[in-house]
Amino acid sequence: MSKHRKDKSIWPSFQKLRESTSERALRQSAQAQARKRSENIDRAIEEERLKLTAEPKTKILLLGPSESGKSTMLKNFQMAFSPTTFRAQVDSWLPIIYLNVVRMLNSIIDSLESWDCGTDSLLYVGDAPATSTSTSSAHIPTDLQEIISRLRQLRIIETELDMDIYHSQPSTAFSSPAVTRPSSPTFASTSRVAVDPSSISIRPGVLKQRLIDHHNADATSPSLAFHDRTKQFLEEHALDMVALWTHEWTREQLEAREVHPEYQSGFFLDDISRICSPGFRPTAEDILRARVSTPSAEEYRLALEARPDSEWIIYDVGGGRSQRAAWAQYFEDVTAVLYVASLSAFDETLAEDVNVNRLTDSLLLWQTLCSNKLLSAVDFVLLLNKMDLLESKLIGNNEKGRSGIRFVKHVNSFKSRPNDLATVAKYMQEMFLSLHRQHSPPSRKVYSHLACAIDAPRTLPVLEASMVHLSFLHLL
Ligand SMILES: Nc1nc2c(ncn2[C@@H]2O[C@H](COP(=O)(O)OP(=O)(O)OP(=O)(O)O)[C@@H](O)[C@H]2O)c(=O)[nH]1
Ligand SMILES: [Mg+2]
Repeated sequence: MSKHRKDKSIWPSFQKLRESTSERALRQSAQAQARKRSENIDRAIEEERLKLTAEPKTKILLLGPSESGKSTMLKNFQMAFSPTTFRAQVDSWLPIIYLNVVRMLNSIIDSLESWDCGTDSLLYVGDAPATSTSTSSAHIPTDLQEIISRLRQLRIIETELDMDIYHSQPSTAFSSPAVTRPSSPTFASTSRVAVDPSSISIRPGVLKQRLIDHHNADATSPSLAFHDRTKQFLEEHALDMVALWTHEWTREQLEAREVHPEYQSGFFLDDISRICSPGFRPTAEDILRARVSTPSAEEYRLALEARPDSEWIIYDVGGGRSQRAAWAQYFEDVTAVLYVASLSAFDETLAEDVNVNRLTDSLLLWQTLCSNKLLSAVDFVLLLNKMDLLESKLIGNNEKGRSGIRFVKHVNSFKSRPNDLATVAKYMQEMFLSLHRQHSPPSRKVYSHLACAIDAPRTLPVLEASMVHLSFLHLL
């Protein structure tokens, strides 16, 4: 065997062994780089492995019908467990609160003017309200007409605010922005019909983007100039707006038609003077009361300030009927479902279908979730929200001579039980729990709380109790 052939069988080949100094340097450098790459890959694999074996993220789903208070519960979570972020977002709520005010005032003007023309029937949606000669074709008194004419500009402001909010670019959207603009915002002439003149549509992630814009905006940006114009108009016309809302004639007409803006989402008309005063900044309660409908499911990553290494993922979904089919894609790896139901929905009908009672819809939705196979291993927390509105409805208003609404008129099975807050709330709670017993898997636990999500101090213990039930209080 020749030396050459023998050498060829050696690995690495002898040519490599006889490399020049510069070749050796190149080879060593290449080897070092390869080693580094390999180490990086190993490290990445190890990090990934650690991530997968680490404590799973807490994933909470907020479910329930539209306007039950899911997003308001989310705000409570942010306020309680991530307060710095919550405080940083305060100013981004300002245009939304303005729009809640302006849209509701425009709805009142539209309603008064259509009643003035005797076109009541245009506003009658769903259950026909009692009409009487006193309510048809009632002419607006001259002083109120003058107020209304000074407030004509509110129509343009509403459109500008709406466009400004709607056209903000989403920053952290992860789902398609399936947005529906609100249908014509007129008041229904009975409180039982759930037309929501203050409902505002928004694209996913818009609020976060507004916050970033707010910090980055230079003083000459068109949006800021527009907001200054809006603010100026609202400040200059605050007295007219208050006068429109408190005018005896306005109140009489609304009362005669059983229209109760105070039960509507995003009601700020009793706070116009404060909101439209110079230097106004939204309070925590204002933010909780502001209304924006959730366009589609949105993911919020809540970094707990008390535990910087832990994070909750909360999904806030839109509760409209057409939005519910999309919920199922978030049902995997869920830690807990928080179902939010409105206690004040018993005398309201759906915006999408005025023939469907909102409480019935909420019970059916709850039943569907209880029997959903994908959620069979998940425990539920049932949050029966809007206690304050339920109480107002049951009590009525002595000053206006309005008696309370009798629950039995809407839920026959209630029979002759006392029409008070405790009895009615407990009865509704039992309606939900009984469906759970019939339709949930036997192993499921359900914890139920009465809640009032616009009242942060009263909501905090409810959230904490829910966390205790779900055994992740240690994360707080
Ligand atoms: N009075 C009162 N209002 C509440 C309560 N909880 C929520 N709201 C108001 O009800 C309105 C609707 O609440 P949201 O949290 O937007 O409802 P949602 O369930 O997220 O509705 P969608 O996004 O349409 O599914 C808002 O204006 C809230 O401020 C409550 O306990 N009492
Ligand atoms: Mg919402």
